[in-house]
Amino acid sequence: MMETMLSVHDLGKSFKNKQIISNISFDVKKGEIMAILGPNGAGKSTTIRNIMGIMYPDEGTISFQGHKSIPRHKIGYLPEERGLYKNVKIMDILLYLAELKDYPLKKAKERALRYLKKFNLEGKENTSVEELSKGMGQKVQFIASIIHEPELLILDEPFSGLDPVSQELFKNEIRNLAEDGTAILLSSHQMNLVEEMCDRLFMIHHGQKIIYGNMDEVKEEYANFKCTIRGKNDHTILEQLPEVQRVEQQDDTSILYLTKDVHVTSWLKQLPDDLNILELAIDRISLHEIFIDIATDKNLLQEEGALYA
Ligand SMILES: Nc1ncnc2c1ncn2[C@@H]1O[C@H](COP(=O)(O)OP(=O)(O)OP(=O)(O)O)[C@@H](O)[C@H]1O
Repeated sequence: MMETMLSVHDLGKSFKNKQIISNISFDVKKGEIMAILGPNGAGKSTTIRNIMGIMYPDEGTISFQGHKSIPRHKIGYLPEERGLYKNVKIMDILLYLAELKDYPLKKAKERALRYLKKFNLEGKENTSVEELSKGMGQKVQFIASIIHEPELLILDEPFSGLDPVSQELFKNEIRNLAEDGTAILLSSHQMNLVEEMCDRLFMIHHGQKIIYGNMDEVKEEYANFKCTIRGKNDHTILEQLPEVQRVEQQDDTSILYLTKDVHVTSWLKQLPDDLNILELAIDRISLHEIFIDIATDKNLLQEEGALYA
């Protein structure tokens, strides 16, 4: 069992008598990347701000390595609202932030140079923050959040505003940090990245827990198979095939959403000989599709018996 770094238990918070989040409980373990997901306004940043002590919870407890007090120097935080002191040189700000966390300056300087190089900002240490583009500024702020080698790293939408190349850089760096033992809590709207890099996820909707589990469990539970067929076929015939929950058709492409317990090979074998198949693909529904289904309250993927956690 990996050590639990952060434990959130039954967290609840209201603003002006309006309940924003309730009964939020999850852990983040050493060396794992835990995603906190949910539609705009679901309560992700509120949860994170309570963990960071920027606001205080009305209910529940937050503990770090079993202790109620959160040691600031062991935590790194990339807030959703970006912004560094404008008129300051990059290296100065990184060293200043390291000093605030009692981190040795010599090591901080080495780390800063190494990370600036990694993020294609080599030679920019004397550039002032206001001269940077948005994405460059974000890279610097990311470096600021990890300069002191935190044991727990909280990243609120680290990928927003980054180009695809920089997204990959961030993704790989975040994975490296986890492999080196950092516990990471990450909020993001980029479902493909979350799917690729996160070990577990927690999804909030209307301030409540909807899903909590590891990526494989979540896929097993929610990501049914779908069969995409290209070819001219009659909607009603497809709909009557066994194990088909619903069919979406557009032009000559039909997507057959299959029931949760379908046995794929047997199902393929029983397809009628006269189906018109130019192409056929079997996939699992992506996290992106699961997210949209939940966020739009359609619950199309939810079958009888398949309970949301
Ligand atoms: N200081 C505040 N006062 C009143 N309401 C607030 C405050 N901060 C957040 N809220 C409300 O709490 C809810 C959750 O907001 P929060 O920022 O946590 O959502 P989020 O999941 O991070 O959304 P996004 O994906 O848009 O960043 C929203 O309805 C928001 O209007």
